[in-house]
Amino acid sequence: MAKQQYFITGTDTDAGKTHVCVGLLKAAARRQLRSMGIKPIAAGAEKIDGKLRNDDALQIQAAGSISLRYEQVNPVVFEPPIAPHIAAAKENKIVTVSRLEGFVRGTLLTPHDFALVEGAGGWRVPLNDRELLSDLAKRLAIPVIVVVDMRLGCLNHAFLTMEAIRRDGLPIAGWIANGGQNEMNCYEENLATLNNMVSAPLLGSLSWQQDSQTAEEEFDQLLQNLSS
Ligand SMILES: Nc1ncnc2c1ncn2[C@@H]1O[C@H](COP(=O)(O)OP(=O)(O)OP(=O)(O)O)[C@@H](O)[C@H]1O
Ligand SMILES: C[C@H](N)[C@H](N)CCCCCC(=O)O
Ligand SMILES: [Mg+2]
Repeated sequence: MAKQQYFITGTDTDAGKTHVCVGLLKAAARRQLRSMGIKPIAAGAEKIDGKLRNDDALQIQAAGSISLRYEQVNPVVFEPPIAPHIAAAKENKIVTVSRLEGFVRGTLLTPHDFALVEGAGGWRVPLNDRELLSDLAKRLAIPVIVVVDMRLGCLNHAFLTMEAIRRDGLPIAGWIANGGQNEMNCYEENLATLNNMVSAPLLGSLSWQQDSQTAEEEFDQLLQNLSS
């Protein structure tokens, strides 16, 4: 199989990007693929042994089959769980796309078969006064996977997100319907609306709070759909 690299975005913060990254990295590892995840910038961290550690990054680091140092997975981390450019400004720091791109490309030099780069929040999250996280995805020029948090409001969020990705000139490898089956009114109708109106392929629907066996099966199928 050719090397696969994807940028994982979502309709909003908490859409399920990390959940998807972890599930797909583990599914890739079950297929004996060398898998790795990167969280270039994270806001929301606690000190472990005196060093700031973000939970998304720790989960992603543990899920990949390639052993990476924390700094290779998450080079830029801030303590408060707020918009990253605001967290940076509070420390009198400036994060730039060039710097993040350098870090990501450095980690991607590690030989691998399957790599995921998780964004932060949704597609248009600022990094500084002029640059956005979507600019990093543009520089990396890798296909994007959109995680749609299936709740009321997701239609608008999903359409706008995919329009913006297309306008940025990036291919959308597909989208994932995350959760919603049990608590969203008219879930099937909403799923069908997205499926009919979005040209990118639906890679799969993930149930909420699955047992680990179901989760493995769902992610194995998702990876299969992504590769076909
Ligand atoms: N399908 C699911 N089943 C069970 N729990 C889920 C599912 N999807 C997401 N979650 C949970 O919902 C919360 C938010 O998901 P997650 O952390 O993956 O969001 P995110 O898009 O990565 O957010 P951020 O912008 O902070 O990176 C987490 O506690 C996660 O475990
Ligand atoms: C703290 C949170 N979990 C994410 N790491 C950052 C979300 C940034 C969202 C910015 C915004 O769009 O308003
Ligand atoms: Mg996350």
